[in-house]
Amino acid sequence: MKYISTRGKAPALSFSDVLLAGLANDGGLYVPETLPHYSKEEIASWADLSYQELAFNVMWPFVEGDIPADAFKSMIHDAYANFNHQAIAPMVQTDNNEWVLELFRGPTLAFKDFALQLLGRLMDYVLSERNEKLVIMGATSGDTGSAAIEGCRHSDRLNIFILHPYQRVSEVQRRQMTTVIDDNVFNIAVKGNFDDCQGMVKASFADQSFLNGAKLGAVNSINWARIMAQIVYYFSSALSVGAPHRKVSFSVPTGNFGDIFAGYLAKKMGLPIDQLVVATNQNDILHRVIAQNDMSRQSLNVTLSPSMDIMVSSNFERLLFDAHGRDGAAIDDLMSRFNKGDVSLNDQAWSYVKEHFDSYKVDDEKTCDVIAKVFADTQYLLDPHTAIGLEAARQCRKDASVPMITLATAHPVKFPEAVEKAGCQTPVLPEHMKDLFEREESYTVLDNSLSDVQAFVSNNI
Ligand SMILES: Cc1ncc(COP(=O)(O)O)c(C=O)c1O
Ligand SMILES: N[C@@H](CCOP(=O)(O)O)C(=O)O
Repeated sequence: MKYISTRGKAPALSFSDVLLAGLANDGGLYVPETLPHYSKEEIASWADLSYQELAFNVMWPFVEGDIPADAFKSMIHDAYANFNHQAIAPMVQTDNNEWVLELFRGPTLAFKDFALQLLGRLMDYVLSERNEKLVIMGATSGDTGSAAIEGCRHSDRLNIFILHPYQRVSEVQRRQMTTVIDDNVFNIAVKGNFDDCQGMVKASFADQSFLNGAKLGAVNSINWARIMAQIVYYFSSALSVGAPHRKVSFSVPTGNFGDIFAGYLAKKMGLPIDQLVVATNQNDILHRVIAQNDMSRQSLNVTLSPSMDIMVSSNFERLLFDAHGRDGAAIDDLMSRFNKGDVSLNDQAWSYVKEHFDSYKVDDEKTCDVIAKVFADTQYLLDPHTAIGLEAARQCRKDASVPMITLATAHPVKFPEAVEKAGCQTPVLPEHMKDLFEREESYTVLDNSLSDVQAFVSNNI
C-alpha cells in the first residue's frame, strides 16, 4: 500500500514511513492511494470474530508488506489487553433502534485509546527495526494527550511533548497527562487555545531546524495510523446490529474530523452506512460548511465539551481531497485561502460533502438537557460530547428502521462540570485512577509563542 499527500507534492510513502512522518512535507495529510473494498459476504463472515481478530482483518491491507502479520497481531493483542470490557467496544441501547457505542473502555477513558495504544506500539516496532528515535509533538484539547502519553511512555525510542491549552481542559484530563512523571514525557500548557497548539505542531513539521537533526513524529489524527485504527469499530458495531444485511447509521461528536472520517472510509470500504451525522458544539464550522457552504473561521468558544473546542479541523482536508477529485493542487490553493480567512467550496465539492454527511449543532444548554433527560429515562449517564452526538442523531435521523449508533467518545467522569450542571452526580474515578487528585503534577506553562515552545522542546531532547 502506498500513501499520497492531499497537497500532491510530497513523495508517496510506505505505511512505516507514513507512520513516522506524521504530516507530509508539503503540508498535506497522507491518505491511501487506493482503499481495500470488502464484499458483503466477506464482511458477513466476520460476524463472530473477536474485536482483535476483526481489527487485524480490517487493517491488514493498510500495513501488509511493511509489518509482518504475526508482529501486527501481537501488537493488536497488547494494545487492547487493558481495556475494561471483553467486547472492547460494547454497545448500550438507549431507545428503539438507537445505540451508544462505548469507546471509553480503554486506560484513559476516551476513544483515543483505540488508535493510540496501537500507534505507540507500531512506532516502537518500526523505530527498533531501524534503530532510530523520534521526537513526538502533539496537540490536545484534553483526550489525545493522555492516550498518547499512555501509548508512548514505555518506549525508550520516543520523547513525547504534549501541548494543551492552559486552563481549557478539564482537571481530570489535565491530571491524566501531568501526573505521568517519566523522563520521556513533557507536558506544556500553552496560553492559547487548541487551534494555537495544533498550529504550532503543524508549523514545527514545516520547519524542523529547531530539532538539530532529530526526527519529528505525530500522534494527532494527522497521522494516518490514527485514522486506520478508528475504522475498526465502525465494522464491529455495525456487525453487532445486523450489517451487512441491513444498513446502519452513525452520529459522531466531531472536532478534528478524524473519527467521522474513519466512518466515511468504512463506508467506502463496503460497510452499508446510510447516514453519517457530524455533531458539533458551538464551535460549528463543520456544521456551517455542510449546511450552508460557509467555511469561515470564527473565534473559538469555550464550551462544556472542551475536547471539541476546535475550529481548524485537520482531517476535513482529507475529505476535501476526495471532494475535489483528488486534485492536490486544488487543495493546496483552497487551504492557503482558508488560512487567510473566509472560503466556500465549489458546487461540485459541496455536493460531494452533502452527499456523504448530515450535520447538527448543539449548544451547552441543550447538552445539559440531553444528559439530564437520558439519565432520567434510562439511568444511563452520558458525557457532554456523547450527549451532543445523541441529540444530533435524534434530530438528523431520516429512517427509524435503520439502527442509529452514536459514538460515546469519552467517559462522563472526565467532565464533572457538565454532568453537575445537568443535575446529575459525577461517578467515582475508576480504580486505576482513584488517587488522581493526590498525585504529583509536572507541566510547564508557556506563552502562546512558537519560538518559546520550540526552544523548550529543543532544550529537552
Ligand atoms: C471526547 C471527544 N469527543 C469527540 C472528539 C472529536 O473527535 P475528532 O477530533 O476525531 O472529530 C474528541 C477529540 O477530538 C474528543 O476528545
Ligand atoms: N479532541 C482532541 C483534539 C485532537 O484531536 P486528534 O484526534 O487530531 O488527536 C483531543 O482530545 O486532544
